Amino acid sequence: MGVRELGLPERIGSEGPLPTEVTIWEVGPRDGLQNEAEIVPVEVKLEFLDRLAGAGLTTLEATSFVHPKWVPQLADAEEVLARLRRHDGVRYPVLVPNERGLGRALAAGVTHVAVFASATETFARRNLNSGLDAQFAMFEPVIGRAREAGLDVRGYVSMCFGDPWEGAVPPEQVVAVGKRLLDAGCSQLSLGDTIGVATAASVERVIDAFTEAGVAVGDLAVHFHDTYGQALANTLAALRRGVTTVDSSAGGLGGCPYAESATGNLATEDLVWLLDGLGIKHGVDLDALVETSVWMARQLGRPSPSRVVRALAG
Ligand SMILES: CC(=O)SCCNC(=O)CCNC(=O)[C@H](O)C(C)(C)COP(=O)(O)OP(=O)(O)OC[C@H]1O[C@@H](n2cnc3c(N)ncnc32)[C@H](O)[C@@H]1OP(=O)(O)O
Repeated sequence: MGVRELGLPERIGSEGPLPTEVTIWEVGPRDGLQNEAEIVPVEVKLEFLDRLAGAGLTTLEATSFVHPKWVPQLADAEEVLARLRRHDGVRYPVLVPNERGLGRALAAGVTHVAVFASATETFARRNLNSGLDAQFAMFEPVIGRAREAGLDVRGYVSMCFGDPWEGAVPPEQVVAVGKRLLDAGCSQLSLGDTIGVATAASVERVIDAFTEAGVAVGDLAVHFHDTYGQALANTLAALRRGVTTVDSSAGGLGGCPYAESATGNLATEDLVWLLDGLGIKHGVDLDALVETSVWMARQLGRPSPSRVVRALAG
């Protein structure tokens, strides 16, 4: 797929004010690891989570309560949560696709969950064994029951900026999926560029489509993959549109097992470098984080793809 096939912008690069503070939603322990072929021992996952909290990250997406056959790497979700050393002031959201997953998460004592919807038909089938419309029959009862149990629920929307099977994804289709999640009770939407094809222009276009449809920009987060080297440019575009929650993965780990060409997430270190340069508060100790990613890279047996990790620890 060429970038021009994803659509050309009506306008480019409008300047907005930057936020003073950003929440980094660290997805390394979940999104970062879910695609690893070799099973990472529970002890390593626990130390990873502990080190990330020690580095100042306050939102750590810990694992997923999905079907273990679909994501074998996260089949140890119960054990990870049972043995997790919880740090004060840190939240540990988990992914739940369905009622079975929510039941498991509730039994494990979670306080924050996330459902993950697809903006396209094909990915809903491949990732959820469902469909664009049918997926809501799975999510809506989950969101309702989670809210009744007092949990906070985030809604991911995957393939917001392009899909490997369907190509361009109309922004209104993305907005329709996102609004249904908000209407069902999600407190925040994370707009996923699952295969990393977004550009600053398409980020603006999708965020604008949400705000034009009456969604507050404060309810939006962004989730970029760095496949085409655009994740930081896309983040800056989102910040200028008023987004203040950014997903990233320590050391740039990551990828989705059900999305062809989904490579590493935006690296948290690269994000922190950008935010520091812009004078935006985030609360993360970069040295401690780089040390953590170098340690994790050793556990996985290959170097971190993060430019900042390589520059500082190289
Ligand atoms: C962009 C991203 O990164 S998203 C994250 C990465 N992708 C994922 O994690 C994929 C997650 N997808 C899935 O886990 C699956 O597609 C599901 C669970 C949503 C749907 O799978 P299906 O096979 O259609 O589930 P279905 O409801 O038919 O149940 C089949 C069996 O799985 C079991 N099951 C279903 N959900 C779960 C769950 N969350 N945990 C454990 N077991 C489960 C059922 O109990 C049933 O068991 P049985 O055969 O013994 O009765």
